[in-house]
Amino acid sequence: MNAPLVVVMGVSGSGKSTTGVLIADRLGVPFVDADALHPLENVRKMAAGTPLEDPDRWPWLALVGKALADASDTGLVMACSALRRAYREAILAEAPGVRFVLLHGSREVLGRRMEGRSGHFMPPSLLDSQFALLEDLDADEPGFVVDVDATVDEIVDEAVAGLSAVR
Ligand SMILES: Nc1ncnc2c1ncn2[C@@H]1O[C@H](COP(=O)(O)OP(=O)(O)O)[C@@H](O)[C@H]1O
Ligand SMILES: O=C(O)[C@H](O)[C@@H](O)[C@H](O)[C@H](O)COP(=O)(O)O
Repeated sequence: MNAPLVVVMGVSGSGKSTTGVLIADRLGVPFVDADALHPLENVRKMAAGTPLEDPDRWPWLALVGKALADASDTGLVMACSALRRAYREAILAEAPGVRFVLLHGSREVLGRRMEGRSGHFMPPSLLDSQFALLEDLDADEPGFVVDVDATVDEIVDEAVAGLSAVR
């Protein structure tokens, strides 16, 4: 069996970091948060309330894809927004075995969760731009959706079960 390469994706506040590290633990593989791979200018831009543009994203997505490709022997779970299909394709171009777990939640639920989160560079005011950019997984993309209006344990269970089914 190939080592699992997983991108836990979705808009800001959807729970990628919270669930991603637990999914990695259950799969017995390392976890990386793509937030840590952003160049400082990207973090500064978002922290100032300005959404990224695609030229800001491509070099970052290349780093995300490379980290996954470098982990093809050991496996890896990466938390990464991967909002548009083109971004997911950029990741897959580097690491073809990746499976995507799209964390889906309503604007209301995620807005509340972001308001309750502290110590993060991403302001809740950017949530609308994240939803505007999000393209749902198409049927021919490798992955599946998990609803996040649930407990963290339920979300992790569903993600791990889905990943065992597609592997
Ligand atoms: N299933 C959940 N139920 C309640 N709160 C959650 C859940 N998942 C995440 N949170 C909280 O929502 C906030 C956003 O989660 P986080 O993992 O930081 O999202 P992301 O990494 O996608 O931006 C955090 O404060 C986190 O503790
Ligand atoms: O493509 C983007 O617009 C950015 O990557 C953006 O999505 C950001 O990286 C995170 O989503 C913010 O961090 P959290 O998702 O952890 O809030």
